[in-house]
Amino acid sequence: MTPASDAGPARYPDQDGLDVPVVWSTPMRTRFRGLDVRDGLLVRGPAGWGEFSPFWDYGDAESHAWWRAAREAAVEGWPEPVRTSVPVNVTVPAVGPERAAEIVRASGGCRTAKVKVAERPLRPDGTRGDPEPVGAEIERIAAVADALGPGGRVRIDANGGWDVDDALRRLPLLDRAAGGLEYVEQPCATVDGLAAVRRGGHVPVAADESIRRAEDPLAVVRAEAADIVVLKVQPLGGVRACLRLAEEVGLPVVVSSALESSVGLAAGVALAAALPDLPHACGLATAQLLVRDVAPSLLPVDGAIPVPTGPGHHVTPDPALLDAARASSEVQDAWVRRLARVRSLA
Ligand SMILES: O=C(O)CCC(=O)c1ccccc1C(=O)O
Ligand SMILES: [Mg+2]
Repeated sequence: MTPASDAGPARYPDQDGLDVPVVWSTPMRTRFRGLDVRDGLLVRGPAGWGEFSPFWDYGDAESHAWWRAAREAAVEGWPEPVRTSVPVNVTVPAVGPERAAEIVRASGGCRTAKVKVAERPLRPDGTRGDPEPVGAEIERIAAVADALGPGGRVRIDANGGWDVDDALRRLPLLDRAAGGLEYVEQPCATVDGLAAVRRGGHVPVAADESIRRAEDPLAVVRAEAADIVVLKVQPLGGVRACLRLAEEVGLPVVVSSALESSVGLAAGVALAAALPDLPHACGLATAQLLVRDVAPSLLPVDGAIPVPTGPGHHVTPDPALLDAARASSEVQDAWVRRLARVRSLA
């Protein structure tokens, strides 16, 4: 397959006006969401570069929204930003306290940290181990709060890993360790669980999976189950789809990444930059979790990611970096086949 970066005269030859795709792959600096490697596919169109990178545990039907986001980026482009930078949180995986503090200190000045909790280690046989003891979570959160210093904000993300009783038992302890939590993201898996934690937990609740993996994202609103919604551009089908959803939901929005390369992160930055109100830091500082990137990484400066100033506010791959991050031919083929399957869905 000819990579788009040296494709020569054959520009945008396919049915959507897109160039041949390029596939990237990189090790993760720290294991995250059970992942040691992250990979994805980039396409170039008349509006710029777009990214298609659904996690491998997403089926073809669920991945179609991710494709719509890539096509929007490459073919239509994004709405004009209303701000020039986006405040972001540093993302702290389920690591020990010393490593957690190090990650905060190396964050590029972030004043907000998001700490992963309720992590169940993935066993070699694919099953999940027991959740981390609360003591380990307290130590990690306290180390993060200490590294941020006065005025820092700490939020936590349980990825639906607790039941309501776990959440109500652990939250007061974690709230105290943080010196006051900004919010807890997806404490339980279900909308009813979120609503119960919101009523009983004394900590604001943010909905993530209950929005991006739900048949009906507005169920959270009807159940008064969240104070904040987390929106991710790829799983929700693009920047415009997210802007419409934000309007319907009517709650404060936190834009967060799906661990994209900086080409994909630019779509999240475009959404965060176009939202009329942005009262909380966004979860877009995840380029620092990747060993390699396809362009100079979109990283925070003084705690905020500057909106890219190039054409369409896109990030364009750097040929040398792209070359160093290029996936093996097996992985390239797997992505090209996957994209063909997903595009064939209505
Ligand atoms: O929000 C952040 O700080 C980073 C992004 C993040 O946590 C994430 C990244 C990939 C998949 C799921 C999640 C999540 O929010 O649960
Ligand atoms: Mg989350």
